[in-house]
Amino acid sequence: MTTNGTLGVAVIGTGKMGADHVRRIDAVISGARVAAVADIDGDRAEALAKTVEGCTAYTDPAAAMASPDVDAVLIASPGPAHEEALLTAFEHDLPVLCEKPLTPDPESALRVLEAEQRLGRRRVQVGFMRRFDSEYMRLKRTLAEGHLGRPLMLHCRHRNVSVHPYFTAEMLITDSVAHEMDCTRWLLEQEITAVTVLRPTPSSLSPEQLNDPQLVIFETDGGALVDVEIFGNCGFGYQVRTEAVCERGTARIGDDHGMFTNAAGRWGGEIAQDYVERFADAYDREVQQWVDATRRGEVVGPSAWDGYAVAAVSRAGVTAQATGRRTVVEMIERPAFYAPDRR
Ligand SMILES: NC(=O)C1=CN([C@@H]2O[C@H](COP(=O)(O)OP(=O)(O)OC[C@H]3O[C@@H](n4cnc5c(N)ncnc54)[C@H](O)[C@@H]3O)[C@@H](O)[C@H]2O)C=CC1
Ligand SMILES: O=C1[C@@H](O)[C@H](O)[C@@H](O)[C@H](O)[C@H]1O
Repeated sequence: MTTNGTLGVAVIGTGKMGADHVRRIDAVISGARVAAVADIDGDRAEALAKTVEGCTAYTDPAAAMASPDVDAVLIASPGPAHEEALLTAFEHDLPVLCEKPLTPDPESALRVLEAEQRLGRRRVQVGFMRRFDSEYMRLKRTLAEGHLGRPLMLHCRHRNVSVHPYFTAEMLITDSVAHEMDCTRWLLEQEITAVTVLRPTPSSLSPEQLNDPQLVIFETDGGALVDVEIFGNCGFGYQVRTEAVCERGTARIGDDHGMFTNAAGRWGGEIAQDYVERFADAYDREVQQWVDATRRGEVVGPSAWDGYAVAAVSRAGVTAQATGRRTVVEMIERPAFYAPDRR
């Protein structure tokens, strides 16, 4: 860290999320600076580094992490690249904010858990940013207060205008529904035990490999049911909504809430077009809290265990999607190292 305690961050992956996090660290939050960026696409890394004073571009993430200017790492490369980046960060004993998914499959997630436990202290926060969204935080508080009674069901809707062209049907589960997996565990404080995936005849506008949209159903160990409409390419807006149906009432967040107009005999509003817009505040809060905690020498937020749990549920989801059958989630016991009250 510099003498004034500013955290030097290396951002790995300079695509859509990496670039947005670089802008955030550089211009929105306090206590950190982007010391390095790395991307296998050197031109992209160079172009982004030029927007930040004192930032060096690398094509090799390991070289960026070895820089003496780097105190912490933000991983924003695609999920399959996360394991290698995390293990490299551990070699340098660097704290990490790793975009979701921790890794796309439970085997690699387990290797990350084992490596972190060998370090003897937690280093990883996973980028499940909905936990930092004001609407989701309010829903969490409402459920915890208990006046609605026990949550019986969650109805979730997760629509994207479009997803990256490289997206596959599996990624609808491992990259998109991963958020509902984390929200279910966090909001209900229950584990997901089984997954079923149902598919209507795909939209004629769906890219062939996507089979879009799909309906994903979770069962939990507390007896709750969760349904998730995942629509990767709905074309008209980014909509993320969760409604909790409880014994004595319901609570819903994520109704589109931009400006509402009345004019010329019509009423209307606005729909966010992507997550960068819809969850801007959540990302700002997430990264600020990560920086603040890191500067205090602490790790807060969703842990590598939460990332592993989502990878385990994702495996069941991908199997359920491929077979059309209800699939039971297989998970290891939670190690004491990841006990909720231990940081
Ligand atoms: N929390 C959230 O709401 C969101 C999280 N994400 C997550 O952020 C990550 C990145 O997603 P996007 O920015 O949308 O992807 P993207 O495809 O726009 O960018 C990925 C970048 O990583 C680079 N890259 C690929 N392999 C690499 C490697 N081994 N080392 C370094 N760089 C590498 C690519 O060249 C590209 O520039 C993913 O894990 C994704 O799931 C993405 C969107 C929203
Ligand atoms: O994490 C995200 C993307 O990777 C994913 O592709 C989207 O479906 C999600 O809405 C977004 O939050």
